[in-house]
Amino acid sequence: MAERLAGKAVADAMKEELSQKVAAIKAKGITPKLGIIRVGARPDDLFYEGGAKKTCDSVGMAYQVFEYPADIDQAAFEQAVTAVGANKEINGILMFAPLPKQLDEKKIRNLIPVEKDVDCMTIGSAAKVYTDDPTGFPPCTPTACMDILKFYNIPLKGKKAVVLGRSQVVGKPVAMLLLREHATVTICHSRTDNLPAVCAEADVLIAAVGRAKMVKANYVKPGQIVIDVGINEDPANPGKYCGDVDYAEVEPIVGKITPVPGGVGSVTTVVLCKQTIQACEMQNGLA
Ligand SMILES: Nc1nc(=O)c2c([nH]1)NC[C@@H]1CN(c3ccc(C(=O)N[C@@H](CCC(=O)O)C(=O)O)cc3)C=[N+]21
Repeated sequence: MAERLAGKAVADAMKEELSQKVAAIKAKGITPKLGIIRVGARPDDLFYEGGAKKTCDSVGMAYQVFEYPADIDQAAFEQAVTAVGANKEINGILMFAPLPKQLDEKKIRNLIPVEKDVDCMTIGSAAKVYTDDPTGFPPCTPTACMDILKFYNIPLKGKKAVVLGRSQVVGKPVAMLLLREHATVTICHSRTDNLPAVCAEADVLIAAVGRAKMVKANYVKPGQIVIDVGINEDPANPGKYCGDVDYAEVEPIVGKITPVPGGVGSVTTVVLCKQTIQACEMQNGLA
């Protein structure tokens, strides 16, 4: 039976630390503030927004939601994002993606000032992540994976880390963060030859393909650490969601595993706040 790497313990410890940090910043007359840009009202976005607001409240940060109609046009939305970016009170920006298809998302993403880009929406942030520049924020989910590994003292130096998935928002950036910690990193995906065998060689497996319960018993080995990034609708339980890992099949084999829900996803909003606080410190010459 595997050790369950619960996100809650990680989130609680981080929130404790962030609360103290926010109090110290407030003592200087500054309140860190997150700006949330939302177009329309997708359930996914609203769910994450609810979590982000709750986390902001619990660490004493401020937030403001900038909401726009689902049919907003390109010119109006460009103007809106530029204005939020220029707003001196806002230290970090979360813009929900994907944007509705009438909008040129690539262009709009890059209107967010890099120093406020706490979820790595811009090319500028990506460049910093890929060049190990610590002033660039990686997306919140890969950072959450790293924070979980760190909290549970899982060694990475010299270890074989396999990242299953190559997305811009998880697979690629988490590979860079694992490299920083001196892991030996393999990125694989749905078209990799002998995919289960490649995954089974990992000391640490990061499952980020976005396919419900794709990681089965033949993808893992005894003692392995499994970090499940997936948030998929559970085909077996309508209305519930599940990870990329078939937990029931994999958990009896591996050494340690994150659950879904209650794993990586439960740490992401805390990372969002952590990175906004860091942004606030940098913008005010406090870090
Ligand atoms: N730019 C951008 N960045 C995002 O990170 C982003 C986005 N746009 N658009 C919407 C999606 C949705 N999303 C979720 C994150 C966590 C859970 C989640 O379930 N978290 C907890 C549950 C938390 C709770 O129960 O309150 C868990 O997995 O245990 C769900 C959804 C991020 N998104």
